Amino acid sequence: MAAAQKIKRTVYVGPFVHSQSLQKLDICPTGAIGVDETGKIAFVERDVKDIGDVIPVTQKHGWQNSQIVRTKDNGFFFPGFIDTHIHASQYPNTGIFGKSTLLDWLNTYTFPLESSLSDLSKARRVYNRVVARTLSQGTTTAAYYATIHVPATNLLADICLAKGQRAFVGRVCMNAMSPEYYRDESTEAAMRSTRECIEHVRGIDPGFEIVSPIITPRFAPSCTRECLREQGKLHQETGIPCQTHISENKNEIELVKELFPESKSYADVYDSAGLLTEKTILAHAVHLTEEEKALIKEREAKISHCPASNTALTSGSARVRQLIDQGLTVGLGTDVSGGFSPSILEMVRQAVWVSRHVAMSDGDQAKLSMEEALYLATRGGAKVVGLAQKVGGFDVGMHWDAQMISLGSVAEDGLTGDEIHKDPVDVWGWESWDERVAKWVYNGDDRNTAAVWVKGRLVHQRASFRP
Ligand SMILES: O=c1[nH]c(=O)c2nc[nH]c2[nH]1
Ligand SMILES: [Zn+2]
Repeated sequence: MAAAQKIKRTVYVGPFVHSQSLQKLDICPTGAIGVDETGKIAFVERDVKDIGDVIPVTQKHGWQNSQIVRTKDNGFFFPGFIDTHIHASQYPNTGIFGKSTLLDWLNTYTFPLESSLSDLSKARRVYNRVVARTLSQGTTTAAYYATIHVPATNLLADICLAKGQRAFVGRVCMNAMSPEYYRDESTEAAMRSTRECIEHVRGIDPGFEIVSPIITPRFAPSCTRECLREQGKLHQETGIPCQTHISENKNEIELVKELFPESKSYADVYDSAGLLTEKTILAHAVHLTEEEKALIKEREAKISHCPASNTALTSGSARVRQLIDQGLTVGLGTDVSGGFSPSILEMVRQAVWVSRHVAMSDGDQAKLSMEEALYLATRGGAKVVGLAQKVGGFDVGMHWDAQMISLGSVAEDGLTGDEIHKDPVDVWGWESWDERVAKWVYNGDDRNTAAVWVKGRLVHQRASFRP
């Protein structure tokens, strides 16, 4: 299990890039980051120009016997990505949505698949794959929805812990407006199952250090008032975080109005159930009213922006720049399988694209910059999942949740080492550091993710890479 693994004191030598603020990337071309046996960053040095500078750094910190890991191929260290909204159970449907929109998509594609994960051997195959795949894309933290099934949800938590991915694992609560074959029988049954999953995680990771439970009412239409209230009570009593969907699609919003006529708004449905707090992650938030935004801000609830999903299901274009400017806390979510990709790097691009489409109608102030989208993917996401003090950047005291990005890799070019060294600067290496990061953001994929660490533990490496 992850917690039992021994971590060697390590100095990560090479360029590093992380967000200093929403607008500003800190790019250090000559870095050395010391990570101690607990997986925490002990020091950050910024002037290690070549290998000869490493020994004085290790001596300065009394770290002579530490392991050294260096970047290659014009690469750099970057914080691990944080996926603030992903349905692990929907992974086999990634890319399948046709021309559907939310409510028919749920019935046509999603509920049948989720229901099939009552088969634990299928759940094992799916969950092993989704955790391995997201790690390979640099996702070090994920807020997962599983299904209504207790054994399969517990298995997802086990797999995250065994593979070392930081995760919030939610058993989906749904006792209304869902098919007979896939729903909780009653509020009591839903709460019992939710508690069982919480206790399971407490058993495998008592401090919720790597894996945490998360209370997961699917969305307002799939829960009765009573069920929402009971989950709100549990959320408030235990302090366990909560995740749900909000204001994704106009028909969904109309449905919420019909189902909860006494509520002032969609956000108010959650608020009056005690589900809108600083530990709540609200996915989508595409069509929020000004009143709802003010309420969410007042409650300090967080927003997961899911640009690929919102485009795929033609839900709408979230005004993400406006949400940020109005003081809301935003991270990025793949929302697999409404979203067609499990990659947060892809969501960085998609967030930028959606904001540019908004800008084409609303004006240039709607644009999100690449630097801002990278912030949402890391420090923003960390705030959304309540881990801003631990992950999302390379500050002393933070955990080493990181990825090594490798560019211009020989294997991927299909060239031999000799061939590439004859012409080493043709494609990579001539550009400024800002440009290099942009080339990665707009052209990169998992082939550039050479290695990934969570809390100092190596949790993924490309076959061709040995640290
Ligand atoms: O994008 C979404 N995916 C889902 O599975 C879901 N359920 C309710 N609302 C949802 N939205
Ligand atoms: Zn979702």
